[in-house]
Amino acid sequence: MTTVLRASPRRFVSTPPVERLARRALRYLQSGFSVHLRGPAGTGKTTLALHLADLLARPMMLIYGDDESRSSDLIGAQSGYTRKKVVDNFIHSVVKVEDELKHNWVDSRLTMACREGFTLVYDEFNRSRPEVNNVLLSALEEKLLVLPPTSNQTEYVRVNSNFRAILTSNSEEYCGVHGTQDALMDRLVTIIMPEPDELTQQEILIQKTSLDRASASLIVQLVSTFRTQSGLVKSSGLRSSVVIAKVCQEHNILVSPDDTDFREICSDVLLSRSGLPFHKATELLWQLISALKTNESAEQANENAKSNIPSVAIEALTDKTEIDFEEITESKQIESFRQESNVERSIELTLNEQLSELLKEIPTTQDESQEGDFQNSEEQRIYQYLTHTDGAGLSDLESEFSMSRTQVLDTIRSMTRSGQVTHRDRKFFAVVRSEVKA
Ligand SMILES: Nc1ncnc2c1ncn2[C@@H]1O[C@H](COP(=O)(O)OP(=O)(O)OP(=O)(O)O)[C@@H](O)[C@H]1O
Repeated sequence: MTTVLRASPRRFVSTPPVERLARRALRYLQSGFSVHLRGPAGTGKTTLALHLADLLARPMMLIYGDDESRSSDLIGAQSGYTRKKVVDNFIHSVVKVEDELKHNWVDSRLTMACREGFTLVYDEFNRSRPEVNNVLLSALEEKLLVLPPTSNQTEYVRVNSNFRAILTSNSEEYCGVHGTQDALMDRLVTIIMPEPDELTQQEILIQKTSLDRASASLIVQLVSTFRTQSGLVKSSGLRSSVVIAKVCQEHNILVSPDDTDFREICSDVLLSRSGLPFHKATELLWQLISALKTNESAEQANENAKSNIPSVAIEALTDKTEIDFEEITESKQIESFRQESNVERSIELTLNEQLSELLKEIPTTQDESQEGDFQNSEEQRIYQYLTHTDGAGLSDLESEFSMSRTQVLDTIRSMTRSGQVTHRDRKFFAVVRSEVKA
């Protein structure tokens, strides 16, 4: 029996970059084209494909590519027989027997999706051999699905106009992946899925595990730095981050470089995924964790600290991309100079970096205030709040309006551009019309 699914990905995280990607893909789907999401492992292709299927609001058929798949797994096959026997004994001296044996044809998912106008999500389609996917060619272009000739069914299925295919794949250098025929690529709109940005990864961690933002940020930073430095570019760090976050959250393990359990989890999850020899990967991870422990904001690296720490160690703290494996002995000394964990400060640094990025984008002199021209109710509420306070930071706005960091950043960015808000010393202030004029 072929099962029809209703796509409803749980807790889909939609930050502005994800939203943009989804909008792009949806545009093609709405115009009748099929879409192919391609990218490294763990970048969220399957999740986005299911989200798009959800947005199309049609029943969904899900297929996974497999080297062992055959065309019949896509279109269907003969399955069993129906036997019909008619015994006619109307005249008691005459017995007429008619015996008929018929093959049964069972539609598979592609055929059903084409017939009924469902959405087909074909995950990792290039793990199936290319010739298996040939049946898609006419379905996508001529809108005709060709079935093998049998006595009891039509050989052509006209593709329903609501039919859409969303395919996902890893690049061809991945193990177990086949090349894709040009003809199929030509019929699809291929969107390259990048590694999700750090903010998106943080949001995903928070929503999937209910971890606090500081811990999520620390995990994402650690995994991302480890991947970059160990030359692991083939896959995204998102899955590793999710595993670390989930285990820590479910087992009440403190997300801190000082916590032995946390360090062990990071080793288990990250070391086997690194492209480096095991001992080098271990050294690198150890150094990164040590650097996390002692990571202070650049401004805060005061002279006092500098005089106590060997210069090579300071480099490790401030330029994490250049850590040399041989410098591990010096890095060890860092620990003895720092008694308390500075994780909080390193997290603050990350948030400050985001803020600095935002502030860089925003000119300090604003155009005339557009007070009243609010894009949405959030802007209006934030504006009113700022007019009654002595400025507010991002965290204040986050907690006051129960908004995510991304939402606050977006709203403030938009308000600053339209001159409703200005900033000073990392705080935001409402611009009153008269103030601007003056
Ligand atoms: N927008 C998102 N919202 C919520 N979770 C997400 C999102 N994007 C990715 N994830 C999570 O990240 C992990 C990896 O995502 P997913 O399986 O979709 O990646 P993929 O690119 O299809 O990977 P692969 O190529 O290995 O199949 C999953 O745990 C998924 O739930």
